[in-house]
Amino acid sequence: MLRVESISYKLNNRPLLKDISFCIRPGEMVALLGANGAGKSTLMRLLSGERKPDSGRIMLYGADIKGYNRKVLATKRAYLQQYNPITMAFSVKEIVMMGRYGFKSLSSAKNDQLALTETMEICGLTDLADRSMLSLSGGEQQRVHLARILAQLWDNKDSVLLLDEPTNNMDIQFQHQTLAIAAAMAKKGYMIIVVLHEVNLAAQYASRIIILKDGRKWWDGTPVQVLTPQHMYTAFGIHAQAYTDQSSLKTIIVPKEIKLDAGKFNTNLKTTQQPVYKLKTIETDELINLQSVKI
Ligand SMILES: Nc1ncnc2c1ncn2[C@@H]1O[C@H](COP(=O)(O)OP(=O)(O)OP(=O)(O)O)[C@@H](O)[C@H]1O
Repeated sequence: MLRVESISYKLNNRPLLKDISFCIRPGEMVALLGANGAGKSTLMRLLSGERKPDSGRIMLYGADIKGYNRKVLATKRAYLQQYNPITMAFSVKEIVMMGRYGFKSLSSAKNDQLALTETMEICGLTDLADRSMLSLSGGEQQRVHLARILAQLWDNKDSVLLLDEPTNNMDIQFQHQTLAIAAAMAKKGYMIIVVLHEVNLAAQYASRIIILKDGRKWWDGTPVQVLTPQHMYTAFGIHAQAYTDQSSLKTIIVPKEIKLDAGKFNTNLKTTQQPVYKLKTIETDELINLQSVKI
């Protein structure tokens, strides 16, 4: 279990995270949502150990992560950062194998090879194994980094995967595949925390959603509890409708209208009021059957 106990964090005297507490059990996939600058990546950096909280504790399986041996911690926690620039011509399989380097002495060569082969296969990279990372597209590179952190924890389901915007640069097929992989890992017993911007992907795959606003945790619950029009307005400033897809019983958020600042776009818009871009309202029976998505 991962338990976050009242953590706060300041940078240059500016509070970025304030008194955040929550707990994740094995098998849960929690999506972290919030507007730009809400503090999602900062929270992930604290959970990953990249930064230390000013107050509060992060407990993993009953022990403060501060007290863990680094190699042991590498077998229990993996972190996919939002940006993973690669400037040297490593091959795809070399990058994925880097997921195993942190605890090399704790793992056999056979296990390392198995983790490499299986994670590359699940991320659709087998055919790209010998390609240079520098020759890959942004979405392909992101899949390699996903495989790298899956490889890190591949043989230890008592662990936590921290995924900060893992679907960056991915096309729709790989966005769904990535989150389906994360959900499948959760089903095996892993704890998953994933930062997402696309609320409907969060609704579809996460078992729980936490919304941050201005560095605080505002809501924490099931997608149905958290993704309401009122919360969408408070967290993101958008007017939206919430539907329940009748076949999957998943929530779907559809923006209704987007406010634009007229003056900054077109002086021909002669109005003293903010214009509103009306979006077509989608009827429930037009919605995609979300259950048909498989790994
Ligand atoms: N190194 C830094 N120096 C100054 N301010 C920072 C730094 N890192 C983060 N911040 C500020 O902290 C706040 C939270 O940033 P964070 O990256 O956690 O937000 P986020 O919710 O992940 O946003 P996004 O959705 O845009 O990725 C922002 O206002 C950001 O400008």
